[in-house]
Amino acid sequence: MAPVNNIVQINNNDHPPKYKVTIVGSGNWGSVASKLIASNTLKLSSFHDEVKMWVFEETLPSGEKLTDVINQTNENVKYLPGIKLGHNVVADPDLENAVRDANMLVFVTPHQFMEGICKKLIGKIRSDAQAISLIKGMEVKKEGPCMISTLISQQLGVNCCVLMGANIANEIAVEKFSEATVGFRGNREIAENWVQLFSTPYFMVSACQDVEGVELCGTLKNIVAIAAGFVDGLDMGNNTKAAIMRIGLREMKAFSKLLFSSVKDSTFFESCGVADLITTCLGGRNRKCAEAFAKNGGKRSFDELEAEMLQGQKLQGVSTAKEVYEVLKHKGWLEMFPLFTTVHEICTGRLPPTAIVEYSEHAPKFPIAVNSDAFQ
Ligand SMILES: NC(=O)c1ccc[n+]([C@@H]2O[C@H](COP(=O)([O-])OP(=O)(O)OC[C@H]3O[C@@H](n4cnc5c(N)ncnc54)[C@H](O)[C@@H]3O)[C@@H](O)[C@H]2O)c1
Ligand SMILES: O=P(O)(O)OC[C@H](O)CO
Repeated sequence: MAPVNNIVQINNNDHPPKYKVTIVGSGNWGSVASKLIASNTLKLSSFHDEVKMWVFEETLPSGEKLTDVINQTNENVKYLPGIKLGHNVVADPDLENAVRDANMLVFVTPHQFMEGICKKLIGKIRSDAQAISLIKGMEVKKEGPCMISTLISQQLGVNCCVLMGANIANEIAVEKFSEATVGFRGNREIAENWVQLFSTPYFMVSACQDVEGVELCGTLKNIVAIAAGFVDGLDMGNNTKAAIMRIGLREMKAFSKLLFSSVKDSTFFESCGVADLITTCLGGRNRKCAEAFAKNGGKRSFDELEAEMLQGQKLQGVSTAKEVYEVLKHKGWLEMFPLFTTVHEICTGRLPPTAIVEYSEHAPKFPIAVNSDAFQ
């Protein structure tokens, strides 16, 4: 494979230059990403075999450090038990050390930790590094919403693509077929390099020149998954759930286009769009915890349910609903997005879970009739 512009690769005189990959994050999806990447770096001559994986260090009930156990057993026993990551994956609890030599950085942590991680990495990464974010979420700042890839680009001064898709990590871990979408702007060659690094016969990746659209799909579907979980918890059946998914997709598209007029309709038909929405609403963690929340009539908090049901894994939908609500409120768009608005109001206890399908002055009025091009 030809070297990509802007990346000065580690070189010596005897061998062609190679890319060096570090994964920042080692949760459920981070571990599966390591497995995918590590299988490819062994096969592709343009990459160094070794893949570093930064681990947010923790002590296991056995008293051992998670990093030590990963390096001894080649398994992330906490976040992806039973799956070998590949002997060329090296876990490192030292963030600076983990990124020092890498010119391909893969970011895959729960979104709420990324601002702190970026601050620690300022001035610590190679000047020729490229980045990709697998993180589904956004930040809301005083100046307005900020996508995680933008946060990474701005804070670290790197180009940042995204990879999103219908990707429940545990299914990919056991090599069940799925697809994913790399979102990029500008240089297609860089995107193709990421596609090559992730693609396997059971993980089919394609590139799409719409970084904002791809990332917003991955981010916003988590709010719809919470709504789908409420419907499941209320035993409302498949028709209701399909209605929620349709209305949710419509709000995802409208919100994305109002934020970024460049977002393409076709992006919603990629794996990152409708396919991810479906899989998350059927089998994701957001759905599962929201189902339990509704079954308990909203009396047990999401924090409590997350800790009990996910054992250290993190939900993204509840905080994303809050972040999107802040944007909607600030822009005066609350009434245009009844599903997004209602999910947040249920999560915060202002409305009961049943409000997800009730017609009242506070709850969704479906189907919504909004006079905006974004809804066309
Ligand atoms: N799991 C999936 O099926 C899946 C699939 C596609 C995308 N994603 C997205 O990937 C991103 C990462 O998800 P995941 O499933 O790998 O993680 P996860 O939900 O398993 O999260 C736990 C991770 O957070 C780390 N962590 C805890 N406290 C931390 C702190 N203070 N600072 C830094 N890290 C801390 C833990 O060590 C662990 O690695 C999310 O945005 C998620 O939406 C997940
Ligand atoms: O388990 P969830 O709800 O975080 O969703 C996981 C992935 O995003 C599905 O693509």
